Amino acid sequence: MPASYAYLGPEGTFTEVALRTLPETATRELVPMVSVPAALDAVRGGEAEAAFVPIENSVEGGITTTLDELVAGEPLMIYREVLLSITFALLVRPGTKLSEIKTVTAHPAAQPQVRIWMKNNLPDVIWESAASNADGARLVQEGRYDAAFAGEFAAQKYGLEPLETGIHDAENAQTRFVLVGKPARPAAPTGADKTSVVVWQRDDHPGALLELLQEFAVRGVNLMLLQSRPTGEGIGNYCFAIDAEGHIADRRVGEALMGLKRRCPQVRFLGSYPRAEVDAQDVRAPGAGTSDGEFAAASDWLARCQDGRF
Ligand SMILES: O=C(O)C(=O)Cc1ccccc1
Repeated sequence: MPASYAYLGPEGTFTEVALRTLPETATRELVPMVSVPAALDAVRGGEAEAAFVPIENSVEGGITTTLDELVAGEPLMIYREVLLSITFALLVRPGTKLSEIKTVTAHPAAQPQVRIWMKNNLPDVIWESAASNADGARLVQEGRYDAAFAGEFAAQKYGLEPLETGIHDAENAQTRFVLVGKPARPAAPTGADKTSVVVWQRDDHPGALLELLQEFAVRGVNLMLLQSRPTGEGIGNYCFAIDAEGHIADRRVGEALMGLKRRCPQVRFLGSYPRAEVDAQDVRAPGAGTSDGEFAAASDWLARCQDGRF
């Protein structure tokens, strides 16, 4: 297996900064790709061991290209997640003044994070989307646009200067990135893990979503993300991406997933991996009847009843 990680490039993306926080990158070749699908296809095609891509931000929610890629096509699995706090710099070619900026570019996920700042400081500029924030910086270097929102660290790489730094409409804006590889045995539980799945509903009926959610609720599994995505099969047809607290090796999570599997025509397991938040811990305390020990004790009791040994 090639020891390389593909990531959303070019060099100088927030994705690259987040990726370099993983200790194993010291021994991997990091290969910038032009898009999220290209990075994931490098894994599917066996050219890269894993791909590192943005998946969610705290301002606007899911990065739909990434979710849609994980929902469809050859199955992939999330191995790790990384959270990065994000503020933007407005990068320009040296000497450009704020009043001279007519066009600005960045990744589409950047726009909701700088909208208010733009309204107040660049009310009449034209926004164009770039493949990534660093790609936007590269396009400014080439003279295609006047300015780019990107990480301040991208300025030097593309011969630009930051006209303004620390731009963020929302305090504590964070982006979540995931390391994705081919399906494999998930890493052992750490005690603060997350499990990602995508579920498709059997049919359209009242309470259908509630039935899915109950599989988690009755087993005391806290949910961390619920996002509907169109299946592409007509208006009203959705699948749901769900992140749940816990590991597939935890009894309560395993049983919730089995409940989904019994109810739904398709369930795609996307992985169990350590949660990136500092001080992450499960919301549900032991003693609520949902720990592995309590599940095991209940199974023993059932077996004894079935055996007439109660
Ligand atoms: O990594 C980047 O630079 C990207 O283009 C993705 C992105 C977009 C918005 C915030 C963080 C990461």
